[in-house]
Amino acid sequence: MTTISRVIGRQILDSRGNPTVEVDVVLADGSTGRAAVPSGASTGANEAVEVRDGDPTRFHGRGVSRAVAAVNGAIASAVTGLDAEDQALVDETMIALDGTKDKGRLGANAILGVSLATAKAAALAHRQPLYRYVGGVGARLLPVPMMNIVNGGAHADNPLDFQEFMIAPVSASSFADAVRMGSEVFHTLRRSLAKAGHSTNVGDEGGFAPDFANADEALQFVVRAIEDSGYQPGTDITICLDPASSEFFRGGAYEYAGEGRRRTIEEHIAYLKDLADRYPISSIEDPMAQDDIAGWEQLTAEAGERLQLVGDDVFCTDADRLLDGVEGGYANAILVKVNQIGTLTETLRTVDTAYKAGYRVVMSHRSGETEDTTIADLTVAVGCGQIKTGSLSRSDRTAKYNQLIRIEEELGRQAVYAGGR
Ligand SMILES: O=C(O)[C@@H](CO)OP(=O)(O)O
Ligand SMILES: [Mg+2]
Repeated sequence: MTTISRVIGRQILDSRGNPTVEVDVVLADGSTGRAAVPSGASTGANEAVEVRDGDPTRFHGRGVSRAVAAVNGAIASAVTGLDAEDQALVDETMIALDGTKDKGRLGANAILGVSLATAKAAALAHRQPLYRYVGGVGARLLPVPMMNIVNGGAHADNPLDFQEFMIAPVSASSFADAVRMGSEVFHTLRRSLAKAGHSTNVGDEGGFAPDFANADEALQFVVRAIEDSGYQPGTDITICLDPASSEFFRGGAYEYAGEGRRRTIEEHIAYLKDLADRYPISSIEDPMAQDDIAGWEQLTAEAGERLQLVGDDVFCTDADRLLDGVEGGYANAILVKVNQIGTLTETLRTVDTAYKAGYRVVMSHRSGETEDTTIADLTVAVGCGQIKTGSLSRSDRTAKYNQLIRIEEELGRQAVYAGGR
């Protein structure tokens, strides 16, 4: 009854107004799984490749009709008749059909859509929520959300060199409570920005995008918003950063264009450590660029004991790249983005590899998202305890928070909130 009988791909829009792939996988019993594919702006150099149509400056050029055609053609022919329960077989069939290392022939966007829709259809056929189908009865850990409240870098048109400033409500009593705390801080920040004459417009991930001159100014506003909301920075709510450093690493140094200055690798490391000394920062993602492995090693040696150092661009959700990090002793956590690697099976392998190496895992959205909430379920399925999925103000982001609220309610007394661990 869980045999795949139809696969339907279509082009829809993502949160930036760009075309993206959506897939329906229909099983013999009629169960239909639907998944929409996200898309990044600050992409890692070694990510699986999304296939787009020709000219990138035109809407039709940014289109995904070729990827959709791959779903409806070659992929549909190859996976129809397979059992949706055989997730690894479905995924491996698509990987073999594509035949490239980066999924660039059929497109990681085509393959991921089918992969996730297959899992969702199988879950439905078993009358199970996705988090339980993938994670089993042990799946009951609700993540601490890293909520993005200030955007910069590639996600906003302001001078801020760092891409993301996030808050993590670690002292919340539940996930729903964490959302309430985050929302309070978000609105408090809005008021204080307006009062200071700053713009309250938001960036791609829904965080505010005022013309802050540097990270210090952003951090001061964030700390004050936490305090003014009645919380203790560092105890109730910690701060997480994603400078997305690969975006401004040029010629062997860090080019802070917004600040109008250049920092050597040494100076960049010293600056990050100084920020972590002066503000209640618990986690920094991509503190160093994907090509600056020596910098990664140095920072991990100097600050890895006290800070979570999350590898995004440097690992690209790839288990083998992660193993390079484990061997080289850099980073102590990995950001997991399903579209960086392109199938559910490979995503689960990466998570497993991280756990075995003692690396923490943060499940993550992309800056281009849709209303799809698959990553909310996957976060609970793998029990990684942390999710990064944007601000509290855009429905492409709140969709994930809202799904986690529903999962927590459904789990009832079994639910465990990961804060304070
Ligand atoms: O750098 C990141 O971590 C992501 C998500 O926040 O951004 P993008 O999807 O643009 O790569
Ligand atoms: Mg990142």
